[in-house]
Amino acid sequence: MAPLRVLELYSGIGGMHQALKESCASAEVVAAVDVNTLANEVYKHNFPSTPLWAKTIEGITLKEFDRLCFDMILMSPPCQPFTRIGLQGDISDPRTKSFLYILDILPRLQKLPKYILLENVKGFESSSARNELLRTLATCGFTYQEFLLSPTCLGIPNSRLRYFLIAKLHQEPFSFQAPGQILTRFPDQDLENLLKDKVANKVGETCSSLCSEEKNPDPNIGPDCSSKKSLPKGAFLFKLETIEEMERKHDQDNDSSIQMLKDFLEEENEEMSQYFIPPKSLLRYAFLLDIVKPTCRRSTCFTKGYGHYVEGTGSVLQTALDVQLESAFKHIEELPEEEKLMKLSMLKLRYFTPREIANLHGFPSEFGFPDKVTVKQCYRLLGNSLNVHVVAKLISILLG
Ligand SMILES: C[S@@+](CC[C@H](N)C(=O)[O-])C[C@H]1O[C@@H](n2cnc3c(N)ncnc32)[C@H](O)[C@@H]1O
Repeated sequence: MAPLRVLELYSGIGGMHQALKESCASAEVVAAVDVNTLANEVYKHNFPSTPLWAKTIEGITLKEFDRLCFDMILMSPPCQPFTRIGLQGDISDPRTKSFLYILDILPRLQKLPKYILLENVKGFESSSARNELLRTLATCGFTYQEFLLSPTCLGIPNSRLRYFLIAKLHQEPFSFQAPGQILTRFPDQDLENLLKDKVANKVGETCSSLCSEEKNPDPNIGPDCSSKKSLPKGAFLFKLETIEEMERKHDQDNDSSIQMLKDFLEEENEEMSQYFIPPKSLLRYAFLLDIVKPTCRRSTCFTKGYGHYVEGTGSVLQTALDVQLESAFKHIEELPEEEKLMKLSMLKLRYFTPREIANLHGFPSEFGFPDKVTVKQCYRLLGNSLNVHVVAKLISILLG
């Protein structure tokens, strides 16, 4: 059989392409489309033989789409219009225009694609854009299933809860299909849990134990006075951390179904010094940092602001393993700045390197960035990208 012809929209650095490769599907990307020059450079660096269209999606005509004669669309539309932290402009946000254009084009194509996979942020599931998408899919005769999944579902110690939709044309429903429901695990993950999810899982209020780390998008923010629970004996609470949060972290670190972070880390060497958190940021934001050790089995979602903004953009790594977090933080507020800094510096806190984030996102070691791309730009591009393993598995399910 001829390889599937795949159209990759909003291709960025090529997370979807990488996932397609990992899925071992017999497929070729016939066009990747993105407007971001830098992302396109990284894409070309890694997928040099793929036709890359450096233009806006809404600038592509119906004729041009028809000529591509694609069987599958992989797409990650911009997520800012749907993020919980943003203004949630939804379909009135200009950044949704290209997506609405795709929905307008789809029913008018000479030949409909057989398969569609879409990725977006949590929040998309309750948007008007999603309603438009479902309406269009129904009109065209697609069967679909929606998911909210985090890499933790695959034993990866990184939270990145994302909305996914897979759709296939004029075919039998998926064997696991749960109409009107959003699944929070992969269909092959233990049936009992899946059923539990289905009961708990009305559209818009999805929460499973595996994805519970995502209930509070920024785990370090929230007044602990709201909690009625008392602190377990000997436990240490950060200033801006709730007791529930602390317990959740403890549970995650003891969940042996999740790998330890150390499996994803680079070897410490002199070059790592560039990743150490500068003293000014340490003094200013120490209480807002999500600090993890190599033996931890969790990290928060790495966003595009990582390495630039400190708060809520991703975990930082404690590399001094013999220092207790408690000893660095206890009574720290009472200390003069100099001593405060001395105590915090003992922890040797550093940012995760772009390679380490790429590892957590499932990019293979041969995936790289051109030399001219700066560390901050790498963070930005990776923060916009996706977890390759999660998408690869969804592609396998879709084509399965
Ligand atoms: C969420 S990111 C997708 C990232 C991608 N999946 C990856 O692995 O890197 C959205 C991408 O859409 C691109 N984009 C946004 N609006 C666009 C438009 N109207 N036409 C083409 N590309 C667009 C952005 O440049 C960005 O790279």
